[in-house]
This record gives sequence, structure tokens and C-alpha cells, in this order.
Amino acid sequence: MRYLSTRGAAPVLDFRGATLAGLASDGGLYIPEAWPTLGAEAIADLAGLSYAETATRVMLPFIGDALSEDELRALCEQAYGRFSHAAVTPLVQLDHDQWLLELFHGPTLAFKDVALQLLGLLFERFLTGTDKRLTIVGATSGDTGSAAIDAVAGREGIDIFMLHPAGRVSDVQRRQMTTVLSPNVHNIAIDGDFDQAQALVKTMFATPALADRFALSAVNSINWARLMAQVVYYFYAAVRLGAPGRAVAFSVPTGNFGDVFAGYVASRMGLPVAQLVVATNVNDILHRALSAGDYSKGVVAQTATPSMDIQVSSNFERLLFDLGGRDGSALAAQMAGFEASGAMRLTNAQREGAAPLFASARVDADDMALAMRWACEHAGQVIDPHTAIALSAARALDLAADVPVVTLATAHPAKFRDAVERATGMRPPLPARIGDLFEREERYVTLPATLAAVGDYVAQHAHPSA
Ligand SMILES: Cc1ncc(COP(=O)(O)O)c(C=O)c1O
Ligand SMILES: N[C@@H](CCOP(=O)(O)O)C(=O)O
Repeated sequence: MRYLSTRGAAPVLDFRGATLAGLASDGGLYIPEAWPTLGAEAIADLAGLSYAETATRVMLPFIGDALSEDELRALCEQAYGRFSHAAVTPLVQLDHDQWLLELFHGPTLAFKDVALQLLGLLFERFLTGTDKRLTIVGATSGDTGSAAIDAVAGREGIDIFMLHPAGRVSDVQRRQMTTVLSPNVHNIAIDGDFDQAQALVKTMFATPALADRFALSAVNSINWARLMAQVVYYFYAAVRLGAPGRAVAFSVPTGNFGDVFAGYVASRMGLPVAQLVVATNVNDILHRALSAGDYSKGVVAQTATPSMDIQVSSNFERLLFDLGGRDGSALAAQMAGFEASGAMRLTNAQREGAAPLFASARVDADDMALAMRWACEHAGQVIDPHTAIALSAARALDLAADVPVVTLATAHPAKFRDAVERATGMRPPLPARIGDLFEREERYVTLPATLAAVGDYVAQHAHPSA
């Protein structure tokens, strides 16, 4: 399998190359040259398989000769062996057509673990036997940071620099990152919002003083391997609900458009997906883009769903590329226009391509709280605020009666105890895994959101690659 940049000007890479590179050198994102497909028989054969075996079969076509099937299987077994639920991503029924897909049983209690536990192992595997050292630079609005740090803390040959917006993540989220004291982990709180953190990360890749000296890589969903691993749970859930014989809809709390793009990939691979609902909070750029073609930035509003307080959604670029005829130079021009003005219109091809599969919804704080209460009162489920955004959108859908609707439950409610308590009156206890989180020592630095400050810090603390 070969990987192309969405902006058309970076070298074409294999899976190993795309994983280690993270971001393409022309500023674009790597995407497979063509979508592999699983026929109805191959999808039916996934029924009853373990999560690790499902993952092996769904991801194998993307790997090329970077790993053998047995090597991939061994990595999946190791990655998913750290989840606290035997099903890894269990389904919970809420009422006759509404389901939750619980993606938070990994070590840091959010869906990011599903991909990052594997990505940490892939990095280790691809570095073994080389004298290459990776310098990971990442941006987080709360959950990617802790999952990535857990996945690479203490690993040989890797330094990680994780930027989070100061004061804009929950206390649990911050402490899950800043209490990991391994020498290869560097937490940076920036004086700014997530969009600024993400822009700084992308700028570092384009800064020769950093990119020529260090082997930079990414753990955000700009790294293709992240998305590939997230495709698996769409298959896993849909097969349990009757695929390939029955189509399933998914409602996805959305910020950087990684999780829902993985659902799009599953559909391109042949999974019968009835609808993908892009559920946003009041930072609704994606809702405006999908419903009216208007992709224009506003100011990031702080909400009770901090992980979705994002205006510039990295992975939307992959969708625009795929729907817009896969024309790298046209997309590069479209993105350059957006970067210069903060706004762009989707083309007709992009809008018409998205319309049959995607629906979108903007969910405000009141409807989020209502969904949390409904889940509690109606189904005995305490859900986190991000999940509630998607559940609210899912319940408003008007689909054929026999189509199950799966809401992706992206985080454990204990990560957002204050918001859960405000909405439901219940304060979720910290799970045993992080029971002593508030007694642990924290370590991080606070820096201005400038390339000069953050780039210097990285240059001083990272180890150059051989
Ligand atoms: C709990 C939670 N829900 C939803 C999202 C949004 O997912 P995505 O950025 O893949 O759209 C995030 C952040 O990524 C998150 O941490
Ligand atoms: N919500 C995310 C933001 C980064 O998203 P990613 O999926 O691109 O890593 C977070 O929790 O950090």
C-alpha cells in the first residue's frame, strides 16, 4: 500500500514511512492511494472474532509489507491486552434502536487509547534495529495527550513534547499527562487555545531548524496510523449489530474530524454505514461546513466538552481531498486560501459527495445536559459530556425503524466529573487505575504560544536523530 499527501507535493511513502513521518513534508496529510475493500463474505467472517483478530483483518490491507500478518496480530494482541474490558470496545443498548459503543476502557479512559496503544508499539517496532530517534510533537485538547504519553513513556529512542492549552482541559485530563514523570515526556501548557497548539505543531514540521535536526513525528490524527486503528471499531460494532446484512448509523462527537473520518473509511471499505452524524458543540465549524458549505473559523469558545473546543479540524482535509477528485494541487490552493483568510467554501463536488453519508448537528449545553439526564434516567448509564453531544444528535435522527444508531462513547465520565455532576447530580468516582491521581506529583512548563518559545524548548530538550 502506498500513501499520498493530500497536497500532492510530498514523496509517496509506504506504511512504515507514513507512520514515522506523521505529517507530509508539503504540509498535507498522508492517505492511502486507494481504499481497500472487504467484501460481504469477509465482513460476515468477522462475526464472533476477538477485537484483536478483527483489528488484524481490518488493518492488514493498509500495512503492505511493513509487517507480516502474524507480526500485526501480535502487536494487536499486545495493544488490546491492556484494556480493562474483555470486549475492548463493548456495545451497550440504551433503547430499542439506540446503542453506545464504549471506547474508554483503555489505560487513559478515552477512545484515543484504541489507536495510540497500537501506535506506540508500531513506533517501537519500526525503530528497532535502526539508530533513528523520534521526536514526537503533539497538540491536545485533553485526551490525545495522556493516551500518547501512556503509549510512549519510557520507550527507548523516543522523546515526546505534548502541547495543551493552559487552563482549558479538565483537572483529570491535565494530571493524566503531567504526572507521568518519565524523562522522555515533556508537557507544555501554552498560553492559547487548541487551534494555536495544533498550528504550532504543524509549523514545527515546516521549520528547518527543527525538522532537519530531529526526526519529527506525530501522534495526533494527522498521523494516518491513528485513523487506521480507529476504523476497526466501526466494523466490530456493526458486525455485532447485523452487518453486512444490516446497515448501521453512527453518531460521533467531533472536533478534529479523526474519529468520524475513520467511519468514512470503514464505509469506503464496504461496511454498510447508513449515516455518519458529525455532532459538534457550539464550536460548530464542521456543522456549518456540512450543512451549508461554509468552513469559516470563529473564536474558540470554552465549553464543558473541552476536547471538542476546536475550530480547525485537521482531518477534514482528508475528506475534502477524497471527495474533491483527489487533486493535490487544487486542494493545496484551497487550503492555502483557508490558511490566509480563515474561511473557505466547499466545492459542489465536496458538498454533493458528503451529502449522502454525512449528517451534522450543533448541540448546545442545555441539550447536552438533557442527553446526560436521559441516559441516566432511561438507561441507567452515566455518560461523559462529549458522548452526550453525540447522543443528543443521535436521538434527533429520523432513520428507518430497523437501523440501529450507535453513539460513540469517547471518554469515561470520571474524566469530566464536574460537568457530569452539574448535569446529573452524580459525581463519578475515579476508576482504580487513576485512583491516586490527585496525590501524584505534576511536572510541566508554561510557555507563550509562539514558535520561538516552543521551538526553542523542543530544540533544547530533544535528542537529535542519527
Ligand atoms: C472525549 C472526546 N470526544 C470527542 C473528541 C473528538 O474527536 P475527533 O477529534 O476525532 O473529532 C475528542 C478529541 O479528539 C475527545 O477527546
Ligand atoms: N480532542 C483531541 C484533539 C486532538 O485530536 P487528534 O485526534 O487529532 O489527536 C484531544 O483530546 O487531544
